[in-house]
Amino acid sequence: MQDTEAPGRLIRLARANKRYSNGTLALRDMTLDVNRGEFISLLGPSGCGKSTALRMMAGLLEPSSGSVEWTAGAKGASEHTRDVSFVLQEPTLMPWASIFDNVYLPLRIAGVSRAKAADEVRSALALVGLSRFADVYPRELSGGMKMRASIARAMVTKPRLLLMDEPFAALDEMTRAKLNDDVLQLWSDLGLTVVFVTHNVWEAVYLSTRVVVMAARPGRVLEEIAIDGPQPRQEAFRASAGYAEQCVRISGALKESLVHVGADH
Ligand SMILES: Nc1ncnc2c1ncn2[C@@H]1O[C@H](COP(=O)(O)OP(=O)(O)OP(=O)(O)O)[C@@H](O)[C@H]1O
Repeated sequence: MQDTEAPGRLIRLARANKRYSNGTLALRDMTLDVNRGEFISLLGPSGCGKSTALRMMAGLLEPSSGSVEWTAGAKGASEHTRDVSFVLQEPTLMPWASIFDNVYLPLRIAGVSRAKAADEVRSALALVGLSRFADVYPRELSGGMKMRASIARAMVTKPRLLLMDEPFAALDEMTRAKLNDDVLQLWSDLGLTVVFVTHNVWEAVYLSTRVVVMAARPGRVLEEIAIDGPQPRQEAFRASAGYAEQCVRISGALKESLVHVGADH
């Protein structure tokens, strides 16, 4: 669909509903514009449709009604799937393959030869600080390093939109804080657009330009909150009064989301 009114917009969910075949209304009337260069977090309790929304943005799931539209450029809508990469909570690396071959996978699937892909794979590994680990196997890496490899695999196709579904939930706090900073660095260096799913208020406020607070049963958007903080983020932001105030405000919105549980799912 051609769209000249909003050149900054990358993707729009317009009154998107998703009812699964078992009758669960996973998402009700979700309207959300994702603009180029934003870092948006979807924050909410279990079952509020965060992953469903992400999968719809990735083109992996069709809405039951409403729409998911890419702002048209030179490409057709179906070609946009190449512009999207997904990072999941589990790094899902192939244990029998080297880190190089794991990161090469999306290019292999796209039909690029190993030799031709080598420079791209090495650049992606360099982006996440894993240049020295190309030849090792996943079992030799820590949890944080496996997640870095997973991010490198997502970045090797040079996506415009990076979708991250609770990527750091299983990591310890120190590793999580470090990876938060590294993702922010990638985001600003590469001019990426990121949609990030988390349960964690502090993580959402630290990372995001905008937080979308969602509620469950049925999954829906309760509130969108723009985050006010320095760019680039610095460790000092985590200790600032402004950060704490925004965390308190969003925690309050999240508590509301637990109160207003609907019955029509
Ligand atoms: N394939 C499916 N078939 C039926 N119901 C599903 C399916 N996938 C998700 N659901 C249900 O839809 C609702 C939303 O699920 P979704 O995974 O999108 O939520 P979420 O916010 O990502 O949850 P979590 O934080 O626990 O991952 C939940 O009630 C879930 O049980």
